[in-house]
Amino acid sequence: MTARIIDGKAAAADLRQRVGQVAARFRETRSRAPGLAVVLVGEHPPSAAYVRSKIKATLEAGMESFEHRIPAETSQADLIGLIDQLNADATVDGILVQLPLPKHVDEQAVLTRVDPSKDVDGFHPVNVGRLSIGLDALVPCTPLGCLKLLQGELGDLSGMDAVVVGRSNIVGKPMAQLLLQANCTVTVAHSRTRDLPGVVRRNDIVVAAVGRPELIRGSWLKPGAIVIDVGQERVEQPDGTRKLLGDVAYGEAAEVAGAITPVPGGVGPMTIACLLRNTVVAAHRREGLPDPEGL
Ligand SMILES: Nc1nc2c(c(=O)[nH]1)N[C@@H](CN(C=O)c1ccc(C(=O)N[C@@H](CCC(=O)O)C(=O)O)cc1)CN2
Ligand SMILES: [Mg+2]
Repeated sequence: MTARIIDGKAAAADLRQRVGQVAARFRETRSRAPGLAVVLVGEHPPSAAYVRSKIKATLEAGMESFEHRIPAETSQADLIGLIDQLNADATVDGILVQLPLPKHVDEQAVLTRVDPSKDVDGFHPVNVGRLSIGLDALVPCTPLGCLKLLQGELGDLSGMDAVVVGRSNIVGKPMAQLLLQANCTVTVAHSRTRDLPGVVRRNDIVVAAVGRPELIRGSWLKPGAIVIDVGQERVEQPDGTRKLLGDVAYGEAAEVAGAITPVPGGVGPMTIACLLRNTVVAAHRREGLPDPEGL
């Protein structure tokens, strides 16, 4: 079997275009654009690149972007002061604090300070709790993007067996919640799971989010499984070049899976598209408007 390649770039372009249409209607009726504030602390080069992409995508969708680049040495108190300022700013519908934060900053203290109605990353405990009990919530962008790719491939996920490999707060745990709400039977596997290959092999859907390059082998997969690879790590190759690798051994997996996301060009572009989606949804909710349809 040769797997279908799930084109995350195309799915993201489609979602971004639909967000752009919704943002245009919002601008007409509210006489302002939905606004997203992005906070980047320090100069971590990959983070700076992601923030650049987010700002570009925000502007391309017809939304307003507020950029806050602050030095790595900024104190936690000053960072929280900035969050308070953005919480109080009526032109800001979404606030995003790019992770990771410098070591001297307590990440939870900062994320918990963001007004839950502006928490477009879905990291605030209020949104985490709302997601877990099935209320409207702002949902973390990467797992939301994975769900959209799965639904695009499979339609209804009801009754499917799904394993999430990885239990991080920003991907693994919310991914498991989303799959549960889509009526999958969900297993969350992690570094202490016994017989990980056996667990993976029992599942129709595999979401790999462990951050260990090529951990998941083709031989572990159920033939025809749908594989979503969240991993991205630059790994030095024998010839000295650096290659971006996912958590799944792609070449092997593509011979067994029914469909698979590539790295790059799979989940990553959907993360940014879902951020725009969450921003326009937050703007509607904050204005007391019904959620936009079709996003
Ligand atoms: N506040 C947040 N911080 C972080 C998040 C997040 O969702 N919110 N996620 C990651 C980083 N991230 C977005 O912030 C992100 C990572 C990767 C991509 C992406 O499109 N990757 C490309 C490949 C890029 C490359 O070549 O290096 C792809 O997969 O095609 C987008 C967003 C951690 N921090
Ligand atoms: Mg983990």
